[in-house]
Formats: sequence, structure tokens, C-alpha cells
Amino acid sequence: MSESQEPLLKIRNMNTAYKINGHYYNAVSDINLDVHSDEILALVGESGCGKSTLAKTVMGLEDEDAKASGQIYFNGSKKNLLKISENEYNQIRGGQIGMIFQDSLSALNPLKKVGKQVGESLYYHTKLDHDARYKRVVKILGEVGLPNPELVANEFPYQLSGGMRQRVMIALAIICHPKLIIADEPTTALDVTIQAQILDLLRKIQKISHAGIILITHDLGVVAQIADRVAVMYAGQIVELGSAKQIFLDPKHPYTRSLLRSVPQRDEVGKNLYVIHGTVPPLTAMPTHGDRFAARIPWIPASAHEANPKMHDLGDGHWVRCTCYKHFYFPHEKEEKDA
Ligand SMILES: Nc1ncnc2c1ncn2[C@@H]1O[C@H](COP(=O)(O)OP(=O)(O)OP(=O)(O)O)[C@@H](O)[C@H]1O
Repeated sequence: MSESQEPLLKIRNMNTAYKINGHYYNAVSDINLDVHSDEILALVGESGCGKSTLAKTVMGLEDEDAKASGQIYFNGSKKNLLKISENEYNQIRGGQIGMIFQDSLSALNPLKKVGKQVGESLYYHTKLDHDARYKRVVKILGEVGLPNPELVANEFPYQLSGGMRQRVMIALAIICHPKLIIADEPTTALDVTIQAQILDLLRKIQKISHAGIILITHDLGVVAQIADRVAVMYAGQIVELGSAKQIFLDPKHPYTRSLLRSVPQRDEVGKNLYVIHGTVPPLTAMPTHGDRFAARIPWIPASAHEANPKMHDLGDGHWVRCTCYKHFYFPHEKEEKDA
């Protein structure tokens, strides 16, 4: 990936709000993010922090009660995706942008054979005739590692295992050679061995196709295995952005540091895991100013937080929201120092 290249996807000042009891509340705010070809960008954060909302906004698949603002530019076009018609979106979705969902059983149509479903985007996005489409479907089912692809093409989703269905979802997402793939928790429902195989497959696809991949996950283990860059989200905002190396070896934001401390480390067997106090606030109770994470690190004085936290450039593509990271420590670190 070259930083000087025009990004494949440019998101600027994006907000998406949901209407709740007659009022709009932002589920994601102030999103500024670039995704490049040939990279895997992980979007990570606790449940409810806005990862899926961000992805759905990029795909133009917001819920009916949602309202998005800002700009999203794709593939060098000057057209703002948030302003294009549903017709125009349909040209892009499934063709130039592919999506892999978490729950393959509900994402796939239970009444249609696998081959027909995988071939559908070829029908909409190419001029291939029936036979050529069928050949391409069988080829792609083989490429995503399904044994007996001709047999699988003739089966219904329920006849396949979870891992096989997820491979079908991937085939469906990549059959038109999309430039951007959005994978929303693609391995959450799978056991660890199958999860590793699916991650390998995603990495292989990215290497061969040079697509940009946005990988949405709450699992830092998955991020560590596969991501080139990481955007950490908290309460609808990106709080830290950097290379996987920067995020794992030199995390700055208190939320990123807390997340990393709350997963087991090999050299910390037997030690208590860190538990992040409290929960992500619901949209209706989202703080409108100040650091949104402040309430979960109450031992850090209010004066450490910015009134209107901004993203700060730490160099080499590493960004952090709010200057509170300069003052942050874990309670046990203070106890150890004082002892
Ligand atoms: N249609 C909707 N109407 C109202 N609120 C919604 C709607 N969809 C999502 N939300 C709220 O928006 C916030 C962000 O939700 P979102 O699903 O984007 O988070 P997430 O990080 O993807 O979570 P998860 O990992 O659980 O899918 C949450 O507070 C959620 O309750």
C-alpha cells in the first residue's frame, strides 16, 4: 500500500443518526477515514459502538429511521455516495463493493440453491449468459475452498455447515471482483479452527485481488492475525487510528489500552484480566461534549480531557482522539508505584 496513492474510499465528516421517539441521535459521529486498495483495515470496538452503522452507511443500506450526512467518495469518483440514487447505488453494491455478513444463515435465501444465489450478482453486473455464469459460479465456489463445487452449487444453504456457508458468502461477495470488500464479523459464529481458515481465505483474496477490505470485529485476536491498519471505535467515534503495529505495540487512547488489557496475554497467565468499568452509553444518553470515554475512567481528572476532543496526529499515520492519553494510567499502576 502506498500512502501517496489516492484512497479507494474516502469518508469525510460523516455522521449517521437514528430516529428514536421523534428525535435523531448520532450513532456514528465525525468519521474521517481512508481505506486503500490492497489493505485490510480493521474496525474494532465493543458492541454498540457503531461499527455496523458505519458499514451500512458506506453500503447505502441504512435502516429506514436513519439519516446520514457528510461525504463518502469511492474509487476516485467525485460523486458523494450519500447523495446518489438507489439505482446508482445498486450499480456499485455487489459489483464494486462486496459485503460479507456475520450470519450466513439469515443472509442467504433459504429457498434458493447456493449456485443461483452466488450467480445473481453476475446477472445484474455482467452480460454473461446462463452457462458462462454457471461456470463462473462453480469456479469461484472452488476458489473459496469448497470441495465438490458443482454439488455445493446445487444445494440449499441449510444443507451446508456454518464454515461452508461462510465460504459461500465470501464467494457471493467476491464473484464480481469488487474493489472494496466489507466483512462484518465474518468469523464470529464459527469455531476457532474454521475462523482461522476463513481469515486465511480473506488474506488470500486480498493478496490476489488487491481489494481494500474493511473488517469489522470486536475480536482483537482476529485483528492481530490479519489487519494492516486498525480504527478503534468508541461510542460512535474513531478514538484511535494507526497501523496494527502502532495499535498493538504503542496504543495511546485509554480505550484502546483498556481493550488490549482486557484480553488474555500469554505472559500474564494467572493474573486477573482488566475489566472496563461501565458500558457504552445508549444513543439517547450519549455525551454531547467532552471525552465520551471519561465516565469509564473516573480516576482520571476531568482537566485531562479536552472539552471537544479532536483527533491528534502522532505521525506515521497514527492518530488519537483527545489529549487525555498523556495523563492516563491504570489504577494498579499507581498502586504499584505508591507501594
Ligand atoms: N435502527 C436503529 N434504531 C435505533 N438505534 C439503533 C438502530 N440500529 C443501531 N442502533 C443503535 O446504534 C448504536 C450503534 O449500533 P451498531 O449496530 O452500529 O453498533 P456495533 O458496534 O456494530 O454493535 P454490534 O457489534 O453489536 O453489532 C447502538 O447504540 C445501537 O443500539
